[in-house]
Amino acid sequence: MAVNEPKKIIIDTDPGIDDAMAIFVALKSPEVEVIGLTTIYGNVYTTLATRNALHLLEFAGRTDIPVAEGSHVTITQGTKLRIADFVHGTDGLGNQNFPPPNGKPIEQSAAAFLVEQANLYPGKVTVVALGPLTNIALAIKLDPAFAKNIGQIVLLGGAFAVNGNVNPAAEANIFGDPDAADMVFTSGADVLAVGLNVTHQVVLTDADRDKLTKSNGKFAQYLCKILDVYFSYHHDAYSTKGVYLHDPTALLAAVNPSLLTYTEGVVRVQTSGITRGLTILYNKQKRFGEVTEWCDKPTAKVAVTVDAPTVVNLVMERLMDS
Ligand SMILES: O=c1[nH]c(=O)c2ncn([C@@H]3O[C@H](CO)[C@@H](O)[C@H]3O)c2[nH]1
Repeated sequence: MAVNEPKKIIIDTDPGIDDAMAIFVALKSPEVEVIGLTTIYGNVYTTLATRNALHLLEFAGRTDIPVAEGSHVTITQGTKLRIADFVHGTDGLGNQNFPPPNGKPIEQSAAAFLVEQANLYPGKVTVVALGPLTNIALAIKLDPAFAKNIGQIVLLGGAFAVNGNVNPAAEANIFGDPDAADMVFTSGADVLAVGLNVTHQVVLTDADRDKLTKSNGKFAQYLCKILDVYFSYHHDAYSTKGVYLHDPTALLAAVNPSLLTYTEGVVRVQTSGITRGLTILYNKQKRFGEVTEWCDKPTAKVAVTVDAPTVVNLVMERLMDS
């Protein structure tokens, strides 16, 4: 890669208030070039995720970026989806009832678009996955070379040795499609997981929100309108006076990996039972005397620490930039 050539990223997203923040931060990050958005259910159903993705790009004046619609069902074709609209509002964007976008998604499915771009720029595209991992798993199924051709998959997902946010076992994006997540983690692709163990340290406070309100940045102004619902959810659910910056942290891990530290090991996902969605990392500290479900599987990187003040500052700076 030539010096200073921006990293090509595709954001797989279910917007979502913190998704909107991550998308705006990406658009304001000269280190990366957003070459597409792909959509998925999670915070809202896929159809609404697509509408919101188009709307966010129109607001940003970036209708040059294609949106490819993703799966409406889980990788096992399950249609009973868990939708977290209680976190983001029924419209996914803070109950603002924005007008419908003018644009349309491209004809290609999200998985086909991911495969095409990975083949076009082998080893050069980073997928930043901010929702359940169905589209990424479908791309792996569609093209056995996808895991090798994709540069990196940076995903917001998992709760490594801490409680989840759906229940004590599971984080929402992994819980949304645990079978897809297990496929992605064991695919052999360069996977970097940013989980709740890290993102629960990255808090945007009331004081930060006041600064956003006072700034002239158009993204800051937009976000202040939609953030209320996200703040009240956090206040009720966690008794915090601030919100977790899950998706922006994962995005910034793709922009500047040195903001976090990582460990590496085999990650498996529980796909059934009361711990469905649990992510278990084998840290290689013990040689087990028997064959386990972690044996002979490719490894993934898992974030363990984060420079939270710098992440929050970067998010603020980029959103306030007008
Ligand atoms: O079901 C959810 N419960 C939450 O508390 C919550 N907080 C944020 N989110 C979204 O899911 C991912 C974090 O688990 C992020 O991508 C948020 O958009 C949540 N989803």
